[in-house]
Amino acid sequence: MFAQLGSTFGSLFIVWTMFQRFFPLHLQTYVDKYLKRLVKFFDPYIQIKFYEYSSDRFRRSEAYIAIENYLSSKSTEQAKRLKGDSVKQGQSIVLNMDNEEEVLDEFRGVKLFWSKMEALTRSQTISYYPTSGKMYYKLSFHSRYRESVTKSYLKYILEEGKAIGARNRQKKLYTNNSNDDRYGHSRRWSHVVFEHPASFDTLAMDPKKKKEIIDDLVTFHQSKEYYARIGKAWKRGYLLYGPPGTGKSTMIAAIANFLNYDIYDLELTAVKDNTDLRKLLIETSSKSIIVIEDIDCSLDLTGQRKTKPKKEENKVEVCPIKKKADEENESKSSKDESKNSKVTLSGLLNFIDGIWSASGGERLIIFTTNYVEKLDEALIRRGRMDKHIELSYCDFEGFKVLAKNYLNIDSHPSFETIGSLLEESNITPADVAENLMPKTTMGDSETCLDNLIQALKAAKEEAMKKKAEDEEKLKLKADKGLQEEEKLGGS
Ligand SMILES: Nc1ncnc2c1ncn2[C@@H]1O[C@H](COP(=O)(O)OP(=O)(O)OP(=O)(O)O)[C@@H](O)[C@H]1O
Repeated sequence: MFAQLGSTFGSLFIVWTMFQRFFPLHLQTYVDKYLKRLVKFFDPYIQIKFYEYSSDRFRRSEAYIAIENYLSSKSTEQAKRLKGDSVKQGQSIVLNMDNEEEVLDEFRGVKLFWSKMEALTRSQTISYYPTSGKMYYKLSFHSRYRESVTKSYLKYILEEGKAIGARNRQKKLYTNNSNDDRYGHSRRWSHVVFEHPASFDTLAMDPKKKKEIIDDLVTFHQSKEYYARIGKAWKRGYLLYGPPGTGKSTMIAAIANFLNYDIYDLELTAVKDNTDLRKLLIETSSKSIIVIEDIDCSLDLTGQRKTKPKKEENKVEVCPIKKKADEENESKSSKDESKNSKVTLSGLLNFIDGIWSASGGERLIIFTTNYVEKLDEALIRRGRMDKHIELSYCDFEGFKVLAKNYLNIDSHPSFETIGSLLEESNITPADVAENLMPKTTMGDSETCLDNLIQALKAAKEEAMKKKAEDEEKLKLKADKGLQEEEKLGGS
């Protein structure tokens, strides 16, 4: 009889949760209070809540995200009010139940009731029409299935939800902000969908070096158990160095596409202090690349925060990730200049080594610099930056990749001339790419290759002029030294 009564009250309560939104808030609170008491007394139903944010408020709960993914198809079939979101380059729309909707699931003959709810914050309870609070999914089921649900069903939906999430996954490019959102949730990262087309196929660099990097990435990606066995955090550090326009940012994009990882573009000059840095790191998800570009400009080795100097005016086309980040950061740095805050070298080293980088695992940390010689040994020693990759001026192999990318050609009579000119001049892949890009819709390969030959000749001339100037300077220095020696000898 008690079970029957409980079941009736339980059903009544479920019906109430569905319709309570049609009543004024003070009535909702009143009915809720007494109905809950009755239900508690007789109710054979068990409830489990899954909040969107864990108690630390730093991260969206993995369980919540998995449940959201899992319930998506059921919501599409059952819920009357849905929310839509596009995934995978905007090619498809995923639907999810709206707040206060309910869907039914069945697992091995057990009926499970899911509802999406919003817990009102204190300040919002005075309003009749609340706007937004703490979101959660609520699962209700009969107590006789407690074991089956807690032991098997929850495990099942977590796995299913994660698999669905992986299938729908869009890569994201995150940039750091300094403030929390208006509900006090930490929103230190904001993101856009990452759709850069770079790949290792389109990257101009020595094929042997390229293969070595790809092999390293594959090994890392497949080494979860290995890292667990040796007791190390599942992370790997890459240092990319070389002159501007040699493809450092492009390589990061190619790595993200290759591994299907998100990118966290960390602008150190917008980080308040070491604590802020740790918080930012905690919020990064696994399967991600944490990038600090131009590390030499971001951190002073005495530990003071630096304001990034404006980049030299450069004729190269800037990689889109970098351009966006640069634009955002320039405005951020100017806003932050007044703040009295700093990230220190030791804070950064802790960030790389510490337990913070272990939470979640599967992370690449990439630093880029144009001036590797300026960096502190401690920062780039193996173990921290496991792989040092030099990106350099364009050679013939690199040129062939770019000719294929931009002109779709594998050979041409001009290739020989270009090959020998490349050996005699220092020209970046960005400059080569710029010349190979047709300037008008009528532009043909012939014109582009001619443009490149002219640019290479100019670069060669400049290189020769510089060499002559350097030699002259050296000679002058040597003569001066000789004169001084003679003077000293005379006296
Ligand atoms: N190795 C390369 N392979 C293919 N394209 C390249 C390469 N290097 C440069 N490019 C082209 O030049 C543009 C600028 O390159 P990128 O921003 O990757 O250089 P960078 O080394 O990161 O420069 P900086 O040091 O100024 O940040 C890219 O958008 C790309 O079109």
